[in-house]
Amino acid sequence: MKSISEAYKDHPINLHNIIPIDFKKVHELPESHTWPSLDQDSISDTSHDQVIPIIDLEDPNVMKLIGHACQTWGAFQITNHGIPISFLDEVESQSRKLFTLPSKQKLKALRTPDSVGGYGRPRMQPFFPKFLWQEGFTMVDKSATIDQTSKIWPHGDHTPFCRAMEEYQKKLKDLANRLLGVMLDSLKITNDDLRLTLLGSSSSLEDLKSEAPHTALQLNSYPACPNPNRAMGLASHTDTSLFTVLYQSRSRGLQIRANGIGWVTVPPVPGALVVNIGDLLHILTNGRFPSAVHRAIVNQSHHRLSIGYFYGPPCNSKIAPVRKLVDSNHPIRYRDLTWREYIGIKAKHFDKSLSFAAVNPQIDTNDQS
Ligand SMILES: O=C(O)CCC(=O)C(=O)O
Ligand SMILES: [Fe+2]
Repeated sequence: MKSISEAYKDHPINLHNIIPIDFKKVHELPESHTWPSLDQDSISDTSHDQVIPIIDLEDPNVMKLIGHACQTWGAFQITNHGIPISFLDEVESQSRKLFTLPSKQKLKALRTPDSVGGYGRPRMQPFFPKFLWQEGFTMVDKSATIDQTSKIWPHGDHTPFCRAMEEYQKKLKDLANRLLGVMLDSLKITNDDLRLTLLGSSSSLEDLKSEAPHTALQLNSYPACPNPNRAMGLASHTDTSLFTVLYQSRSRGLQIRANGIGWVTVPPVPGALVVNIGDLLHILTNGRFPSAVHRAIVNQSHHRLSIGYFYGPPCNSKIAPVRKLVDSNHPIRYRDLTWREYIGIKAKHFDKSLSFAAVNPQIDTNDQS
């Protein structure tokens, strides 16, 4: 498989699940977007002292802190990560420029039913009877992004947007490589252990070394909502990545579901980035790092943006628990899969996907309801 986009071609999405409404024209929450009230299951960060860890990447104990956060929460925030807040502001402002355009212009970059890149509703939309209060723009391929954004902004006006996104992805790739190193060190997994696990049957070790990780950049826009308590930005889900690095800027909205506690708001910390463990690292660590169940809620007063960087292994990888983490106390939980296979499972089974990858689905449920 040359690119992960090809895997999505087998799972086309109906157009009505792709085309967002024109949020500027909506002054009351439409019935089609009205969800059950959030009051019952939502807790606020002020009423609870459980806050996901905030970790300084320059802390001498960083490996321990990250390892602990990954095992207990599957999520944490990082500061001192080397990406200046002024640059994060620039990326946010370029993203805002795109979403504040008239709907007609954004639709010029609409995702096609069988692709991942471009403008549209979230890919999880078909799993829900109600529409989400969200519009997104996904970038997986540089030339496709240039193509799409030059339709939105003709005469070269797409350049500042593309330049900022390109630069951001470069910085995030370095940061994500570094984070993966720390996470694996915390479990005493060496690069060789990982290579043996990720190795596709037809690739040589050298092929794998030279292959780039697969990544995607996802801009999420949540316009101010007339009735936020009955709307949903992104419903409960886990990410299909090794892990995701998320910038949620200055407005709250991200919540992580913590076992035995419920939904915990991740408070925005200026300049910090949130790291969420995804399904692939959950499988690779044999469940040692649980993939974080999370969602995004919306608000009445302002237009919230978030920017997710999804970091995955090379496209041809085989996904399997690292054998070093399997012993008589920790029996193997997941079978060997190709990434393409897992994308197929996720496209069909969404929140039940991990149990479809499990050796013993009865025991290994990942029911997020
Ligand atoms: O907007 C957020 O805070 C969450 C975004 C998210 O979960 C995603 O893009 O997968
Ligand atoms: Fe997510």
